[in-house]
Amino acid sequence: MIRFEGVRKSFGGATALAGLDLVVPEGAFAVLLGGSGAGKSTALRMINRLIDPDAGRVLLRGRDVAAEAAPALRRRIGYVIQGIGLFPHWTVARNIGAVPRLLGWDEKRIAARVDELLTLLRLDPAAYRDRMPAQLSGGQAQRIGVARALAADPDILLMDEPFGALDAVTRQALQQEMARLHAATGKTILLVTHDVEEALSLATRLAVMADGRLLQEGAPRDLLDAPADPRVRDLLDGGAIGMRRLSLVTAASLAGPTGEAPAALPHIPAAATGRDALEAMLAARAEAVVLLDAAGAPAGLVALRDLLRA
Ligand SMILES: Nc1ncnc2c1ncn2[C@@H]1O[C@H](COP(=O)(O)OP(=O)(O)OP(=O)(O)O)[C@@H](O)[C@H]1O
Repeated sequence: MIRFEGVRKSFGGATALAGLDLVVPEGAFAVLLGGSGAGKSTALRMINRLIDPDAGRVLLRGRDVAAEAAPALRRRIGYVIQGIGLFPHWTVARNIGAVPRLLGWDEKRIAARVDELLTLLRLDPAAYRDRMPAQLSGGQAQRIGVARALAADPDILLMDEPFGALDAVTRQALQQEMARLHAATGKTILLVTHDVEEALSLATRLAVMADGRLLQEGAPRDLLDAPADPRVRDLLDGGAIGMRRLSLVTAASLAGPTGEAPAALPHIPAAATGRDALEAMLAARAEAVVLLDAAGAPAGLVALRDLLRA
């Protein structure tokens, strides 16, 4: 668990955090969302003591981070930033193994961990471990950044706009990868973004910030249904709230029985979202869509009116 208690920070005359109170539960994929200058990065960087508060405390698993020397603390905390900052003259393997080596792991254990992480990030170890960072695409470099952050099995993973520099397709692929990694590892992840779609697709807990304060925190669906502040509604984009709600539910959760569905209806996978169902209907000018299970068999039918239940 990460807890901010009355945290304040000013830079010169500018207030970055104006009394932040926030709790990130253990195992959450928490997303800090807010406009530019809201204080998100400042908050994140206090957890690994890249910035220290002027007042208030940051607790990690009940312990004030100020009580621990910053280098030791940082070895327990994975940190992923935009553009990642891999060491350019080190191979991928050496980059990933940096923290385990600092911790004194033996070379065999480090090599095994490097291969394990490359595999986890869906990169073939034989093809990638000896490459230099310049020989990687932006998306691959970002994956190596995530592998490096996870190398010493940290307690938590901090991610600051990690996918900001990537094209939309790579960005979406890495978002899916992170959701999978979170489910597989159960790690507490805190990610900073100003991208609402990214926040909603990843967050199990969503914290919206403005002017150095927390506006609202909760399950994404609760913020969409009951924004506590007009700024939360504006940020989540009032006009698109219905669409955003649709993208949070699976099409399967809205489906009724297939019945005698006309063969001409469009098909989508049952795991698709309600939003995918709507898009398929609009594209085909159809009033319903048939869901297919993993084996390709009809698994239900979603009609336009079913979308109103989302
Ligand atoms: N090192 C610094 N020196 C001076 N001012 C700073 C520093 N770091 C942050 N600030 C200021 O503190 C405020 C909050 O910045 P912060 O980077 O935390 O916001 P953010 O929500 O992460 O914004 P963005 O999405 O643009 O990165 C801003 O007004 C910023 O200019």
